[in-house]
Amino acid sequence: METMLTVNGLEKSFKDKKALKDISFDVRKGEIMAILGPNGAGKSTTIRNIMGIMYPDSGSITFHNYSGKDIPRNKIGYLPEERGLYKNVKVMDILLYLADLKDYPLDQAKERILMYLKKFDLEGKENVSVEELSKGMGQKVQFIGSIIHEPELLILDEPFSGLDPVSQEVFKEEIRSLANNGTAILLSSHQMNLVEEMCDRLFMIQRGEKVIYGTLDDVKKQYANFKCTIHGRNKIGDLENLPEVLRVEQKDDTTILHLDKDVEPSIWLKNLPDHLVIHELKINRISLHEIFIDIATDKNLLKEDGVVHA
Ligand SMILES: Nc1ncnc2c1ncn2[C@@H]1O[C@H](COP(=O)(O)OP(=O)(O)OP(=O)(O)O)[C@@H](O)[C@H]1O
Repeated sequence: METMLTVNGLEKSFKDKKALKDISFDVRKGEIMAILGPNGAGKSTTIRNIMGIMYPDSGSITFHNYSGKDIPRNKIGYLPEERGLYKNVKVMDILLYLADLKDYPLDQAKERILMYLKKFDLEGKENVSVEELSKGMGQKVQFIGSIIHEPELLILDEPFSGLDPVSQEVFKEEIRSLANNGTAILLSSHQMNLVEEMCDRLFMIQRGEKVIYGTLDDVKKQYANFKCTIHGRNKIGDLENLPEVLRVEQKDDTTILHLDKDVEPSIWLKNLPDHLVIHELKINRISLHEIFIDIATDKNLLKEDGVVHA
């Protein structure tokens, strides 16, 4: 896959606080790449550097063959974390203004605006002023503004926050369809279930440093793969000593067994002792949500050295 954006060795400090330390990753044509991390990790600072809202102390950002101030930002779409559009302007006018800022032909923009308003259940709202829109409607309009000029790279900072489940689905479908049509997408989100559903690769930062970089499958393979949840009253000692069990958590009648990453679930299940009390049993992969919490809380229980390498 063609690389569209390369971030290499980014460093950024605010006074004596180092916000980014040697941040490097790329985003490829047609992929959805997630940038993740706890609050204050450095995601928005990374994005602001890519967008030229601020410049790094060292390191480089390359888009196709352009770097730094030469990057043609009209080929990039950006939905910032801070929401807000001019209030007393009509929806159509603000969207045409945003298209014009990106040098996009206005007649084409107008057609696309009407198409997108319909798609996002805002048909007929083109002459409504922005201040009359609900928060979610405003967010849809701002999202349309970030894609109206058919960007090659789309950067979305928390696009799902504040959206109801139906609107989330509409956003998800649109983001996926943009990627299928070749747009490179860099997505920052705290909703791990959505990231898990949508993203091809992910980059996770903690305290300004890389902790994970790779495909979702790679990330999962490098952590303990499966966990087994048993409902039924059992002695913890009987379960702790089972083969390929790394760690056991027990609360009331529920026990969660974290299994070794090389375990074959079908074989492992056959070796469970007959005397176990099992009212219900579930075996599933550890979710990205659990991996995130493990790293963000510095528990590092899932993997021996706590770091997933690219
Ligand atoms: N303009 C600024 N001046 C000083 N410090 C800043 C500035 N912008 C960010 N920081 C600091 O840099 C660090 C990274 O912040 P950043 O906003 O990039 O985090 P984030 O990962 O986007 O967090 P969140 O999930 O809360 O949005 C934080 O410690 C923050 O306080």
